[in-house]
Amino acid sequence: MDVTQDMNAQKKWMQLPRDVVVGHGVIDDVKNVCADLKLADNALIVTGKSTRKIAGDIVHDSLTDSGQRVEMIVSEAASMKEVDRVRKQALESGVEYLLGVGSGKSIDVAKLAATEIEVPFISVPTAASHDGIVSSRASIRDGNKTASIQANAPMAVIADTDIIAEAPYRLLASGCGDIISNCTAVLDWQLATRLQNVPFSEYAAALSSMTAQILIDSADTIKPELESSVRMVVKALVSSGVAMSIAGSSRPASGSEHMFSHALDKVAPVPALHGEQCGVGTILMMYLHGGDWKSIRDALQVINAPVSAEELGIEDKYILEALVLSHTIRPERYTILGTGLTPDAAEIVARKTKVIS
Ligand SMILES: NC(=O)C1=CN([C@@H]2O[C@H](COP(=O)(O)OP(=O)(O)OC[C@H]3O[C@@H](n4cnc5c(N)ncnc54)[C@H](OP(=O)(O)O)[C@@H]3O)[C@@H](O)[C@H]2O)C=CC1
Ligand SMILES: O=C(CO)COP(=O)(O)O
Ligand SMILES: [Zn+2]
Repeated sequence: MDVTQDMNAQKKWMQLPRDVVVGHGVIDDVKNVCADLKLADNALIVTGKSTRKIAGDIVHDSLTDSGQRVEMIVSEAASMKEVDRVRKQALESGVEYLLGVGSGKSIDVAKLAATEIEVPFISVPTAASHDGIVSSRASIRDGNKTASIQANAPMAVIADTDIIAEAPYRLLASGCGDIISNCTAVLDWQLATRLQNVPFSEYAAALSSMTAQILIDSADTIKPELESSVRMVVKALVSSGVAMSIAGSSRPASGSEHMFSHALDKVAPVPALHGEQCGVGTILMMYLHGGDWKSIRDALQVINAPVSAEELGIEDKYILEALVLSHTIRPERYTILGTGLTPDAAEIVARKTKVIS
């Protein structure tokens, strides 16, 4: 390897949000963040059916009052069709930037559309349900497959703790499950590095594990309708997102437990929330790693997040089907699942961890 090749091999490009604004009433700061980022006119807001009334209209009116031209699109699904619809409207209107105002679906649609037309994107979550609110990935359904697609990270994240505290508590508990899942994601990453020499970042892994541990240690402070709980979860989601940006992949926050959740999305007639499934997946995968799965279960229980099939609202047979399918979800990502669980092994894991009874 010559010197130029060596320097290129070492090149690293991390994309992080420039402004992260978290606190009570910060939705009123959207216009100030736009001013800071020199985004002066012509915005397109992507929002959801319920979240439009909760935050979409507020952002629309605030930007309009500050003299901007603003359009709004209500999107009901995180699908390629919706991304195309948003992209088309954005191009026709010549928008300067996009905002995703709402839950994971609206944020992902706006994030990918903005990436495709190369305009800035601002994330305004109304719930702290997973780390997609800050990450450079978008989960988008195309036909009957959902792909996790690399996208540009948001230029800014504006998380109003007042609005998020009013969201159904289930969404916040789901965000906690997504953070706690970093525990097994990092173990899987370390394993893959030992067995397959995959690129590993000590900094990303340390940040990701530490974030999960802080949340586990503070599980008893996570309560409904408390802005202090929301602040803690949002900060942890931001840290997880930053860990993924440092790694340049979702490895620090997505391992075998996420593969289990993605498998459940495929097989369960009515899947639970992403973070809820990842939390239960973390119990199962920590058992497979030979780690302290009981403390993961305890923390989730204290938070009031689901720890069993019954609490997920998913029949036992789909849990077992998903467990057997999990290793096929992302074959290039080596995890503790290796070449997969046999049906009888899956049943033993699920019973021993009390995920099924
Ligand atoms: N990009 C990434 O890295 C990641 C992306 N994802 C993706 O994100 C999506 C899941 O996101 P998630 O947020 O869990 O769930 P959803 O996007 O499905 O939202 C759940 C529901 O909560 C509603 N809601 C949100 N905020 C509030 C509020 N403040 N008050 C009342 N209702 C509210 C939403 O309303 P409304 O109908 O208005 O939206 C929606 O009906 C999936 O598509 C998943 O694949 C998951 C993990 C990571
Ligand atoms: O959900 C994520 C991290 O929490 C993103 O991971 P995926 O790459 O599995 O979509
Ligand atoms: Zn996740």
